[in-house]
Amino acid sequence: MNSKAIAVTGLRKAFGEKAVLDGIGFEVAAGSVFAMLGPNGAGKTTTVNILATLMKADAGTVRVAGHDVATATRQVRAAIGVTGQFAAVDELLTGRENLQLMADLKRVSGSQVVDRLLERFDLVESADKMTATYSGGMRRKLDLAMTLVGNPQIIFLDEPTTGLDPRSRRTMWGIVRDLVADGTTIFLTTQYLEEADQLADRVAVLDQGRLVAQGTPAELKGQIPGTHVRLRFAALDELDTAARALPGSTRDDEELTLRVPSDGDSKSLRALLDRLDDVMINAPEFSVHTPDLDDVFLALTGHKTAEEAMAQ
Ligand SMILES: Nc1ncnc2c1ncn2[C@@H]1O[C@H](COP(=O)(O)OP(=O)(O)OP(=O)(O)O)[C@@H](O)[C@H]1O
Repeated sequence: MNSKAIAVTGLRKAFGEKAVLDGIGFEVAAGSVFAMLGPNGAGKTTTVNILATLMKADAGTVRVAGHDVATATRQVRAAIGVTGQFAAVDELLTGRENLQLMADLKRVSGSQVVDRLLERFDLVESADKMTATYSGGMRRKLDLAMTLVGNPQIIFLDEPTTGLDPRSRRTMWGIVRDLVADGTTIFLTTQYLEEADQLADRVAVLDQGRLVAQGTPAELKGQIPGTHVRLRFAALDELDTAARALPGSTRDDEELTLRVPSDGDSKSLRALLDRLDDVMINAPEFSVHTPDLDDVFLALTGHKTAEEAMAQ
């Protein structure tokens, strides 16, 4: 495989009159985590389905593991694993039987593979219980374990932690990090900004069928105004002097603070500190504030994420 695990250009898909994907393009480097971030109905599952050869695109090119999904379905399928929102777990089988079934389907021989996965996902104790008795978190783990049978190079995780409690979510994140450390490429979709921030090397924001932004989490945060330095002074005359020395800043006389717009990088911070030195002022408190992905989402799409709206 070349260094691009996934390459997509001009991808379009409509259901009837409704354009769900309106010409999107992106690339995913091998061995990295790419997060597609978007609210309910943005088109995330549709994208996963097309990339995983489960659905045909109307237009555009999609290459996965170096193969065109339209013409080399078999080769693409051999290279990928897919974990969806609706788990492939059979409730009437035990965890072990589900894994063994997957191993048989993928023609992976030996019960060792199954044992190792049960151990890795901390499912040994429940291995011989019917999965109908599993919690949501256990089921997700089993589903992901089933995806890993046969060591796929590229894994699609469609909203892997939706509905999970914070602890199970962190366990999932740990598993994703381990997979990437082993060289696996991960394409994940999420509605959770924190998840994208925590896991992804690159993030693409999908809104109403279009990618409204792409970049590293830090780049996305840097795209919107809002990074600033907050300085607190010991006395009003010092605040006065500093405010004069730093044009464009906003002062709060009660708090004795000054808010200075900044790129937040070392060069601009040094320049700011030099200005304070020039006028011989010391700020006992100094902090850099970077907007989070919630701010980015709001700025890019004009509306809040479902997660944020729910929290209000
Ligand atoms: N097979 C289908 N037939 C008709 N419309 C569909 C079909 N699949 C998806 N859609 C519509 O396409 C839009 C995008 O759906 P998709 O499932 O890709 O969104 P999503 O971003 O994954 O959202 P969610 O988080 O709710 O799963 C939705 O409006 C959905 O109703």
